Amino acid sequence: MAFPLSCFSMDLLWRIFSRNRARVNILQVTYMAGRTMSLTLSCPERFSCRAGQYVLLQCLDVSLLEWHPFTVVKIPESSQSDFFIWIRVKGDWTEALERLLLDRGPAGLNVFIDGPFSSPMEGVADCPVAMCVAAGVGITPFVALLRNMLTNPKTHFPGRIHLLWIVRHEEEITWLADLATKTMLRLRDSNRPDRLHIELYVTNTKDNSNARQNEENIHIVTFNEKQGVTHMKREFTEDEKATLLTPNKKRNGYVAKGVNNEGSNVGEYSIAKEYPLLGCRVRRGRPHWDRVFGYWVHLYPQAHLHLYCCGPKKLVKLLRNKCKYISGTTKTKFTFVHEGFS
Ligand SMILES: NC(=O)C1=CN([C@@H]2O[C@H](COP(=O)(O)OP(=O)(O)OC[C@H]3O[C@@H](n4cnc5c(N)ncnc54)[C@H](OP(=O)(O)O)[C@@H]3O)[C@@H](O)[C@H]2O)C=CC1
Repeated sequence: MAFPLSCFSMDLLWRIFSRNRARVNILQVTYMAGRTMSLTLSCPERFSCRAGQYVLLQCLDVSLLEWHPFTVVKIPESSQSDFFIWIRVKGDWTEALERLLLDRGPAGLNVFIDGPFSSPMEGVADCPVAMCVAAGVGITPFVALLRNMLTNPKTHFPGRIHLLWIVRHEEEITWLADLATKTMLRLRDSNRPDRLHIELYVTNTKDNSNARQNEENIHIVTFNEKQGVTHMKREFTEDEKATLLTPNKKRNGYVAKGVNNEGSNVGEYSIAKEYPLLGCRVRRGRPHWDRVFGYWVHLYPQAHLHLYCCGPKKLVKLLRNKCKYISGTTKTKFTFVHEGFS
């Protein structure tokens, strides 16, 4: 007991004294779709950061002890003195921060940052080919990479990025729509359109997926005086079976009318109207992973690929297992890399 406790205390002391803690100002707050905020923060002195790195953020007005990690989505260039982080409002700390920002305004808060810190996601920048899978706000480590591609369309590394992004609501794609469209056009104008492959998946609301799950497992319990309680499983009609087996087509028909957390009707917004270049890359439902991996194996039959993943734990576990399985059964080898802040 004494040994682990002293290790913990030494680690804590080391962290306190080696910290690069600095006070920063919140220069701007932008509210994005899906209850997510983009904070523009002033850079502390000698702050330099690479794509994929993250900082720890403390707001003394919310908590004196808590530090939370956020990936730097826009890294400061030599002439700039600010950087961006994106915060999805989910949980006590982020909700309290959102409330204080609305009540007091950004200037009224005492904010500190520590870092930047290295992250396994930095490896994407050195890959000849990188598979990047992001879910929701897990897109953050890849945003700075896109910016790098936009400013340096002809660099050799990263050579090519396959970016697959899963969001619940189509509006969330707007976080990245401008940047992604500009990057694709810039790469095209530089004769390197092959460097960026984007696939977008919109899964719609939880309410609907629950409803869908319930419909997939209908159990009927009846009470009969002679036999007591009987339990029956309802059989699907042929039409229902077809619907469940074609997730990207017919299922859409009955997932369209949910309500998102901002109260607007899901399915009304269409990214294709504003950003046609992205609109044609949108699919409905969760990715069909066998198809996705099958395509990658087909493209790179004997390669050693890196799959970078940022998203919920269940997705991370699923993809780690898929990488192991595919590496064991085909000539394409996958190394799985992930980063998760919970
Ligand atoms: N730098 C980093 O590494 C960062 C990582 N994160 C991590 O990213 C995660 C994302 O959070 P948040 O934005 O709230 O995500 P959401 O809960 O909004 O989920 C995003 C999307 O992922 C889909 N999804 C979830 N599980 C699976 C699965 N097993 N297979 C396929 N799709 C799946 C969801 O689909 P459905 O609607 O069907 O559930 C949804 O469309 C957090 O867990 C956080 O830890 C966040 C920020 C930065």
